[in-house]
Amino acid sequence: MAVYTTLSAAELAALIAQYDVGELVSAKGIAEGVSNSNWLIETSGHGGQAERFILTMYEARVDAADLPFFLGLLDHLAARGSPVPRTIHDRDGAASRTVQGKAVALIEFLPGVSVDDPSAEQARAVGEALAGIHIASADFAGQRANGMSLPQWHKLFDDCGEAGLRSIDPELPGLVRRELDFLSANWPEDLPHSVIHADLFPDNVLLLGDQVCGLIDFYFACTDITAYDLAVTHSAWCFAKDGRFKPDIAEALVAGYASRRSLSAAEWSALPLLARGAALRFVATRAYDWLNTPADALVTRKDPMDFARRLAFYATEGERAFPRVVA
Ligand SMILES: Nc1ncnc2c1ncn2[C@@H]1O[C@H](COP(=O)(O)OP(=O)(O)O)[C@@H](O)[C@H]1O
Ligand SMILES: N[C@@H](CCOP(=O)(O)O)C(=O)O
Repeated sequence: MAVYTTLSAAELAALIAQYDVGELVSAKGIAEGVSNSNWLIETSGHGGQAERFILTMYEARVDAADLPFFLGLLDHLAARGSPVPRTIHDRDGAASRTVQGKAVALIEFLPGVSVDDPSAEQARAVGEALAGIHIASADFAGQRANGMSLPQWHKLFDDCGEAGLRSIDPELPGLVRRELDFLSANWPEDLPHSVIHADLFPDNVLLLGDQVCGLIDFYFACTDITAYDLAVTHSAWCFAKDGRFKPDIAEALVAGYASRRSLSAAEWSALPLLARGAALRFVATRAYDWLNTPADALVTRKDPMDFARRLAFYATEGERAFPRVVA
């Protein structure tokens, strides 16, 4: 469940009145998501045609100073035909407003559902869509440093403490120490950079059949190694619930990506290492949240060990994880 802030009916109606979208008809809190509060908004729209929107309130993990980057990126990508939601600007032209001291934005509602057991065709479509946003963002002027890169992984694990990590799993402190050392010594400096989504998990992709209707939740988007985004997406899509690697999904995802944006030899070689980093990044935030989420919070904690096991897989079988497909 992710609605952290209560907005009264009067507050919601007053907020929606700031936009040229008709009157508020209903607002339902959305259970999915972890970071922000979201509501499905229905308005009377125009000409009797009801319209739906997503209202997002940015909570602690999103810095309001980054909103021009995130929201500007959505508008940039949508204008270039990428399947991302447009932002709705208010009557003064602003993409975000403030309610109860927190930033909010009204976002286009996109159809589609998130899948938890994707087919190869769906994985291929997701790979293509990911490459599409890398290409479409090439002329986006905004820049944002990755707020979840190596220095932050160190800090998150320091904050967890050795005893905290051990309370999650006795093997976790050793794995984290070894991987932090290895990745700090070997993280590549000279691969192509671009805007990346950095969190393209299945719950951030809306699909209808094999068609990607929406890539959402760009609130970790940043400027970083382009191939790292493929590694993040691979780590999120290519494993079964029981932890088993799914080679057919990996092959389709990577082939879809490479069909739209070709990977250099250096990028291909780096993918296993980048995936180790991607897996460690999600161990870091999940371990931190595991130890720090209040017991009464209405949020389902995510298991850090899922990604610890994926990390171990990439460390030993990285070549198998990224079959070199010919596009
Ligand atoms: N533009 C959109 N169109 C349709 N549904 C959306 C849209 N944005 C968000 N949602 C819904 O809201 C849920 C939570 O949004 P998300 O941005 O992932 O939140 P969080 O940042 O908290 O993870 C999504 O899983 C999806 O169901
Ligand atoms: N994808 C991350 C969690 C990030 O939360 P989100 O709700 O903002 O997508 C994970 O699975 O650890």
